[in-house]
Amino acid sequence: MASSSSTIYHATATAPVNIAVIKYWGKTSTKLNTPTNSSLSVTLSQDDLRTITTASCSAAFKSDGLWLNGDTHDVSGARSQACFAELRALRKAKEDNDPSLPPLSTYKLHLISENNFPTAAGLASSAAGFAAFVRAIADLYELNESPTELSRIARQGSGSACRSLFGGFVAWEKGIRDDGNDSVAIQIAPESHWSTIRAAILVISDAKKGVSSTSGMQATVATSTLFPNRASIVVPARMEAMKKAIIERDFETFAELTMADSNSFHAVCLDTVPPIFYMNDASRAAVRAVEEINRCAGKKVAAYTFDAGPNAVIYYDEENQDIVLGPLKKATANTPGWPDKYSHINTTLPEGFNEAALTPLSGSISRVILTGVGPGPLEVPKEMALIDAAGNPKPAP
Ligand SMILES: Nc1ncnc2c1ncn2[C@@H]1O[C@H](COP(=O)(O)OP(=O)(O)OP(=O)(O)O)[C@@H](O)[C@H]1O
Ligand SMILES: C[C@@](O)(CCOP(=O)(O)OP(=O)(O)O)CC(=O)O
Repeated sequence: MASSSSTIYHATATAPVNIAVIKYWGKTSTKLNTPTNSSLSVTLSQDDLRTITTASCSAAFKSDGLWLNGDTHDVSGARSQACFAELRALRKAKEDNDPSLPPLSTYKLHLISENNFPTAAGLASSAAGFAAFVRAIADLYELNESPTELSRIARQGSGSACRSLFGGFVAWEKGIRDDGNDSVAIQIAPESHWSTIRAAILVISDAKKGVSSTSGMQATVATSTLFPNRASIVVPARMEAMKKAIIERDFETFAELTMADSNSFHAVCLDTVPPIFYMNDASRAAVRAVEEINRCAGKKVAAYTFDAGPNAVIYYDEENQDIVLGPLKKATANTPGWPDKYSHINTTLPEGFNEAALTPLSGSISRVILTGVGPGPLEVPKEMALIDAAGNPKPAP
């Protein structure tokens, strides 16, 4: 393509949300955004939750900018700037090796992004958002770096974003180097390894959370006396056990570890001064419902986990769909989000099920999202770009 000063180069990528089963909570360096402990997550399907981002650049653009869900969004912060700088440096090295390449590293960037779910509401928007940010610019710059190498960059945007560079089951290894360069994500197993893993998300609130993850975890590291034991003893052992459970597709161990780690994370939040409460009464009602489902099944068929907000994510294996979703559907029957394909789910409670365990859940869920494990970022055809020919955001379809 012949280029002129008004040529707009662009690439578009989607990225998934991931929900950790071993939680990241605590930083060793706020500057490098390196964690106090390794973590492990399941990448969720982009059919239900995803970010789409078009990265564009042109000699005609005057400044870097991000449009998020139609509004301009500040990119002057250190996190976004670190991602821009790292990606430009990789592009510059490529251009230095091949002077015939257009000097995209010198052009300003316009990013246009849409999340198809609430932003900053404890649904991991920063994870999908920064993963799409990094993947789309890497595609625009035609970088050959591996997802693990790109995860090093996404980590600097938002820690959990490094895990959204992969599909399936993903570990973020905390690393030991002072420069943070080995604090990266690796794939433990692709989504095809255990494709029957499903997630029911009970949206309790999609309001912006009170204490951000960043400030919450800094307060925990500074004040919680339980925290050092979690970071240095409890989580390292759980990481190994969780990897084994995933490799062996051992749902019961996966569930035990997932619930224990969520509870440990919320315990160190409560142990923070002043205490941080992310779970609320409705969250605790979801815990009770899952405990009753498991008790009645005689084994662990469902596993709850909560991030820095009240929403419950309940993992289960498709083979136990009816025994897990039946009671949840009964408790949330009038809640949006139950598509027709789940109309066959029988809401008659099994013999011996304590119905009182479901009562507190009824009426406290605003939406149900039924999804499963899914792939990592995907490249999107040029014609689906979110920009018009002048480089401006297209109105949302
Ligand atoms: N599509 C996006 N592109 C770039 N940045 C995004 C995008 N979506 C979200 N972000 C960034 O992430 C921030 C929200 O992160 P925050 O950690 O507060 O919430 P969350 O990720 O939804 O919740 P949690 O991390 O607790 O699950 C936004 O203010 C924005 O800076
Ligand atoms: C509770 C968590 O969801 C915390 C996520 O924290 P962020 O990745 O949002 O934090 P920053 O690195 O400060 O942007 C647990 C997890 O995803 O592992």
